[in-house]
Amino acid sequence: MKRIGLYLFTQDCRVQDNDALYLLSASVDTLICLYCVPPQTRFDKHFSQTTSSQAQRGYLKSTLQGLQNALAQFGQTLNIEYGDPRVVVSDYIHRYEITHVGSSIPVAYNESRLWQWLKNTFSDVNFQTANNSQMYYRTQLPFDLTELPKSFSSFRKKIERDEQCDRALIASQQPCYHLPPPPHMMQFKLPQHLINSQNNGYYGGEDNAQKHLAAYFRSHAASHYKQTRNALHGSHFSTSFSPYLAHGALSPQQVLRALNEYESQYGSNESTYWIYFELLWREYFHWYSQLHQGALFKFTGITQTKPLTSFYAHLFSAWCNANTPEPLVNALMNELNETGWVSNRGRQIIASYLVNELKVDWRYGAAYFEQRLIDYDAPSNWGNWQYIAGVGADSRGGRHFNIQKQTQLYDPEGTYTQLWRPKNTASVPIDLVDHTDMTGWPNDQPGRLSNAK
Ligand SMILES: Cc1cc2nc3c(=O)[nH]c(=O)nc-3n(C[C@H](O)[C@H](O)[C@H](O)COP(=O)(O)OP(=O)(O)OC[C@H]3O[C@@H](n4cnc5c(N)ncnc54)[C@H](O)[C@@H]3O)c2cc1C
Repeated sequence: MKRIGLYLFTQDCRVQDNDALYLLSASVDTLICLYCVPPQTRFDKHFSQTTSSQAQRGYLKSTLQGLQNALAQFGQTLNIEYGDPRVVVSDYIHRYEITHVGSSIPVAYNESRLWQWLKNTFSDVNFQTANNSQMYYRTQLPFDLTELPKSFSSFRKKIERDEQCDRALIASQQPCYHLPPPPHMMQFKLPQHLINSQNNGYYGGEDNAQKHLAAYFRSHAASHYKQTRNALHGSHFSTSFSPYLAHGALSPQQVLRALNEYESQYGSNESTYWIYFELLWREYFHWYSQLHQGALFKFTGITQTKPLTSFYAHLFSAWCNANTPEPLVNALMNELNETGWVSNRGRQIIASYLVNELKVDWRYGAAYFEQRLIDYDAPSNWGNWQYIAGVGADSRGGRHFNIQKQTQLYDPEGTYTQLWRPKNTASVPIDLVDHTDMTGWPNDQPGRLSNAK
């Protein structure tokens, strides 16, 4: 019997260093490559009031085009389908008489549930996974996942003390030499809603990821990373690896390999180590998501504590529309809305502002980021929001950033605020915000605060 494989690309949009793709390729005679774009409707995701942004769609488009280019070099084609992944994958299994399905080990809650559902539904199909988006396999961890440390520091120390987790060991990479052909001619076609999407300064895809990785280390910025990483803008102040990592155009192992090579050539210091340190945060949140599953999206988080926040439509709308009384917050929100990316310090400031100053339920902020960020990664996003809201992995019970102090520290001349100042919005005093009429919510379209009475 002919073995027909279906590879489901998720957050691993690359051909090189893709263990799950190689595993499946070795087991089948022909191969179909699939990426499924879930349909976007308003109010369909968690607490979201919006749909995927133009910048986010544009970035996804370039990622998928990059994946298609990489696959084409091996005589393969990417099939892109728009729809509920359960329906799409089931349809492919029936239509092409699929015998084997492969994918990256699911890390986020919804992806895990999809995978489990497929396995339960198609018991006669062979399902295969491998680790494609994390640094470590579960069996490599120096503790059982149920004993994942409650704080990042203790997780990091355990990993760093363990010989099996040595970063020199996990950075090895296997090049791809061969992929089985598709069963018949297939055509690469972008879904309609992606065709007209514009990129806004950021381009995804495997080839761009490799070029960016090389350019970053060539710039020697890695030797100063710790001093510059908290900046709000500038060239190479942080690595900007996150959009590539989130879509899997780049693997954490590839980053570690480049980092190790850089250190062996130019020497290691606290800054080069700190890049690894930050990647460990990502790793931590990925295990955190696998352990806590649906609790990642709960108001009370993983600590079961209720934050003293609620949902105020107009405050939330002001925040989304970069129309709060704080110029720095507005500039950061404007950058997020325009480009889909904002620095780590910037994210901390706007998240803290929503939760601590506007007293809005953190989940609305997290859901808004989900629809805006070009580097959206469920574990990193919801894990960081929980951390700031005080319902996550922070023993200090949340983070409150003083906006004036942050402005003095990170934008003392107002250069960033000026650069990203939103056009056509006026700052509205907070007391006005608190007295707006919210009775029409959610049927009224969230408007700008300046229009509120
Ligand atoms: C409220 C909030 C939401 C966030 N949402 C996301 C998200 O959806 N996707 C995402 O990738 N990151 C998220 N982050 C983490 C962090 O802000 C970004 O990873 C970082 O800004 C990306 O820029 P960079 O690649 O230049 O990071 P660098 O500073 O160069 O760090 C290198 C890499 O380490 C990882 N990393 C760094 N900081 C963190 C962190 N705090 N948590 C997890 N991983 C980290 C990223 O993979 C990053 O690419 C969020 C942070 C906050 C405060």
